[in-house]
Amino acid sequence: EARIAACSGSFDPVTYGHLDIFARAAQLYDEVWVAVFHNASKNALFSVEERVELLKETTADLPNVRVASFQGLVVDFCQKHGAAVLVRGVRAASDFDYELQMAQMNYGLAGIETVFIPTNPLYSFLSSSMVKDVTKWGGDVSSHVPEIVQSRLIERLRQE
Ligand SMILES: O=C(O)c1ccc2[nH]nc(Br)c2c1
Repeated sequence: EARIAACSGSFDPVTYGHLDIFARAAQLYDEVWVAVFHNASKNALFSVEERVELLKETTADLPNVRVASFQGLVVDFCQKHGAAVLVRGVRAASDFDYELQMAQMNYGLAGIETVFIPTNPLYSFLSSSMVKDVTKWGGDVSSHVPEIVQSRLIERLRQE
C-alpha cells in the first residue's frame, strides 16, 4: 500500500525553502502531491497555471513528486489523491500556532494527519512574499529561488 503525502500552499512563487521540504518529504513517502491552492480570494502574483508550471519544472528532478492545483478544503484534495498525511514546513515558532490549528482541524474533519518538517535554517527567514518584494525593488534573490523563478519574477515585477 503506497504511502502518499500532500504538501499544500500557494507557492506564489516556489522558493528553495519549499523545494527543500518537497525533497525531504519525497524521501519519507512513496509519493508526494504538491497541492497548489487556487486562492482566488488572495491576489496572487502568478496565476495558478503559472505556479503549477514553475513547480513542475523545479521538481522535475524528484521522480515521486506530482503537482496539482485545488480549490476548497485540503482534506478533500488528500482524499482525492489517497494522501493520508499532510507535510508542512515549519520555519519558526511563529508559524506553529496557525499550523497547529490547521492540523487539528484537518484531523477533526477527515482524520488526515499532519507531519511537521523543521525547515533547513538556511531558509527559515524565507517567504514567497519577501522574495517578491525584494525582486520588485531590485534585490538579487538568486540564492533563494531557482533561476527560472527569478527570471519570471523580474519579468513580472520590473516593468521597465
Ligand atoms: O513562503 C512562504 O510564505 C512559506 C510559509 C510557510 C512555510 N512553512 N515552511 C515553509 Br518552507 C514555508 C514558506
